[in-house]
Amino acid sequence: MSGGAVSGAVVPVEVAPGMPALDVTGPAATARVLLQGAHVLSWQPAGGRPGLWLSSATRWEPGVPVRGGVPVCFPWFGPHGHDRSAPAHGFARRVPWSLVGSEVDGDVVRVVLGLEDDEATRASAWPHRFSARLAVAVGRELGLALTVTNTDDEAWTYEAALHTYLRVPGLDGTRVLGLEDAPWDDRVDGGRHAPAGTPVTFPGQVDRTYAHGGRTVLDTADGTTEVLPAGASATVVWNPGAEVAAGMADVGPGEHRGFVCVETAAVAPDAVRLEPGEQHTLTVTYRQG
Ligand SMILES: O=P(O)(O)OC[C@H]1O[C@@H](O)[C@H](O)[C@@H](O)[C@@H]1O
Repeated sequence: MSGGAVSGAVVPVEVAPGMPALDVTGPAATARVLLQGAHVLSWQPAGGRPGLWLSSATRWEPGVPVRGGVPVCFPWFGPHGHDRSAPAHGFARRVPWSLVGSEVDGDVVRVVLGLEDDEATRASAWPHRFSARLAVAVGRELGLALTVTNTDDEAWTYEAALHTYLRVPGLDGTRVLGLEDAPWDDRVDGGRHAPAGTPVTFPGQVDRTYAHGGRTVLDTADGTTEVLPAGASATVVWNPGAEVAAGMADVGPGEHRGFVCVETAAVAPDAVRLEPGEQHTLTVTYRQG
């Protein structure tokens, strides 16, 4: 793997002032990855559909999370467990990552981004020493692998999620399959639910954490997307619905109908505990059909 950008296949661009990104072009797909948050903004396989949704109203400002693409939630998910002033979904999506290397491997272009603890993260609600790597494999399939290593001298736990906004042609008829046998925690009604036995549909706000770290399939009017995780304990399914979306400044009018988040997660009660020197990888692959 080259220590920088592979000539021609990985081209530095600026999405907005102070917001550098990498345009990745391979024989089988194109993608754009923002350095802030190691945030994949787009992916489209050759002959396929744009796989990811990106809000037209996102604020391109350093330190502000992007609405759409694949936010990397780390080292906690949702609100912090006890520090209510800590930013939702952790600090990783708000800070610049660095390009560790890239390579062309057959028809896949792989880019690896890295983040280490620094003074600011050590002063945060999660003060531990760590090293994180996000490997992005851009091909006919999109592969993401978040590897976190404990570089501290004591054990710690973390949560993580690959919070993917999958593009859909509309919410009517859109379903997520594969969660029929999984119980879930519901953030809309606050309840714990028994398995529904039916696919997930989107008649309104949906915000659920399913106890299922395996395969799911997003089924829409213009095709399917298989979601193939490894190292996960949960799948979060989220769409804000019309009312909540209308109050979100970074979602354009009606645009909530253009995505469903199917998030590959390792979250409480199955947060990952690492001893010094240990590492864990959370992986997901997306395959269009
Ligand atoms: O607005 P944020 O911080 O990007 O979070 C968006 C959503 O992310 C989802 O993962 C959560 O389940 C939702 O509760 C949350 O609203």
